[in-house]
Amino acid sequence: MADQGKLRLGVNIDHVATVRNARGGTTPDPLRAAQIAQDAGADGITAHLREDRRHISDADIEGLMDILTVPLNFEMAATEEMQKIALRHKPHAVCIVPEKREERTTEGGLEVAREENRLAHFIAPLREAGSRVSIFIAAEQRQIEAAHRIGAQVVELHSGAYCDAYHEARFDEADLELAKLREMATFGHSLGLEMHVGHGLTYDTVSPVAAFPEVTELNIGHFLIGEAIFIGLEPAMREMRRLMDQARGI
Ligand SMILES: CC(=O)[C@@H](O)[C@H](O)COP(=O)(O)O
Ligand SMILES: NCC(=O)COP(=O)(O)O
Repeated sequence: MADQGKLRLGVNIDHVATVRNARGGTTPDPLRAAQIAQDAGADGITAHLREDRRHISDADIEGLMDILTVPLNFEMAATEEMQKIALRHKPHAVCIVPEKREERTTEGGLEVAREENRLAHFIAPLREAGSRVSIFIAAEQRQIEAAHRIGAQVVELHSGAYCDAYHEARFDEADLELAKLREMATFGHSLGLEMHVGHGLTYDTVSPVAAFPEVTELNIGHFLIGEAIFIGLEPAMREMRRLMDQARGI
């Protein structure tokens, strides 16, 4: 099981499947990436089964459930189809994320405040099945309060706005987005929620987020898989782990 003391690194393997699906074949195999990440010390594996299956497939999820000895964080939209799949597999964790077919990547967070009643009923069976329920939201107080009210155990703050601003040299905006993440990590923790952060994190943006004392898990994928093309997944993870530990003074 993952070490509960340190800041956990969840490795998202979605974009290994993106490369595989580019040719419609079987390689590179996301399960091989998951095994390498697990052997390299990943505290968890994250995989997003999108409605359009643009990257992770149903078979990938089946395979991950068979091979993983670290927790699987199953990302999914709040649909009946995905609920059935999650209840069949009963992964360690489910993370409810917004999805639009036309989007290139996950834009924004789940609008929990707009559909509290539906989402409360949607996540109840998932919790009862033993999966830890996380909600992927923007760093907004009203979304965190709504996530808490519907019974989510975890909130994952969307760090895309911070990371995009940083990498587009909009540094004042990046500072503002980082301040929002910091403030909402503290606020969510004060409600008793477990606080995670993910989306767009890179070597350049991870350290200030890793330094947030209330955050217990970072989910990182696209950047790590990109780095793996050049230096391999294990070395890429090792550097990310070094930066995370350095940020925590370890
Ligand atoms: C929810 C999240 O931020 C990531 O898991 C992201 O979904 C990666 O997949 P996409 O790039 O397809 O959105
Ligand atoms: N929930 C965020 C995640 O799993 C990874 O996001 P990214 O690093 O692929 O952008």
